[in-house]
Amino acid sequence: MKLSAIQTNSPVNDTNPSLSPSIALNVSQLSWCIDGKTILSNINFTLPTGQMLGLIGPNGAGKSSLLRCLYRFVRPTQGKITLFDQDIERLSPKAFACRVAVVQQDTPHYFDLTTEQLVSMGLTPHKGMFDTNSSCDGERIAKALEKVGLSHKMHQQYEHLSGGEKQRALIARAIVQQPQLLILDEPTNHLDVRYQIQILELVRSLGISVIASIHDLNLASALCDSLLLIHNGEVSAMGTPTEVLTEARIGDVFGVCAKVSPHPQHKKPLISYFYGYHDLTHHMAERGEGG
Ligand SMILES: Nc1ncnc2c1ncn2[C@@H]1O[C@H](COP(=O)(O)OP(=O)(O)OP(=O)(O)O)[C@@H](O)[C@H]1O
Repeated sequence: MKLSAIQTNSPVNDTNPSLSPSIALNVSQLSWCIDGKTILSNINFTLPTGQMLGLIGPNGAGKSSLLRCLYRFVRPTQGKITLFDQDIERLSPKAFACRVAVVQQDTPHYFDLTTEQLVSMGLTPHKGMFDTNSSCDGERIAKALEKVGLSHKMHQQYEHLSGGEKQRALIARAIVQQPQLLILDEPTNHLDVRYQIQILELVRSLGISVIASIHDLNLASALCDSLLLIHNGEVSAMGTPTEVLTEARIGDVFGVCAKVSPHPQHKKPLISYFYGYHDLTHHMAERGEGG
């Protein structure tokens, strides 16, 4: 399998391309409260067309909640989300599904489906009720499976794939969907280091607008055009990896000591972490410091 030989899929554009604005996604003054608790507060950002935005932040910061607002799983309490200048609330479910593909954090169960059938589900939004798959569709599915390195598993039951293989199959389904915006919630969760890099490079190469929550800051630094750092439900920083990933900010937000230096290959921030927190916490507790 050779993921380096990636072909770029042109995104579905059922609006006039000449009218396509340079901003794919605009989020303004978004807040989400539930059970009297504010989970997201006054989130503002834009995603330029064709760029990859990494959503970073500590556990419980609100990354998945923000993504759920973007893919309409939850409705924000306040604020507006537009996709190519269209309010996402106004799009029909079918129009929304043609434009936005989502790979969620927890791989859902799809009993009785082969990997190929699972990937073919990506075509559904583009089909009428009685449409069947054409040979062109078959080729598209085969190509997507090849891109994620799963051609040899196409006839295997999806449920019998490993966690990482399932993740890659779901990404193949999203590729087949040909969205304008791809939303990925921790896409590298189950992947070994090679596939972490290759899958994010693949996603980048699609040429579509992508927003992905990523825990690995070095991966986010290397592969994202820009980063949105969420902390306690608020935007803590937004900008290029170099602007966002400073030693002070990593210390403040993640509570770790880190050294940031230019990566030897791409010169974007490379973070080296320091260890010994258990001893430090223990020492502080003995001295009556800290919480
Ligand atoms: N439906 C819900 N009801 C109540 N609280 C919720 C709900 N969904 C999320 N939360 C709370 O919102 C906060 C943010 O959760 P979220 O899953 O968005 O964080 P996250 O940044 O994605 O975290 P992680 O990195 O651990 O996946 C958490 O405190 C969580 O308990």
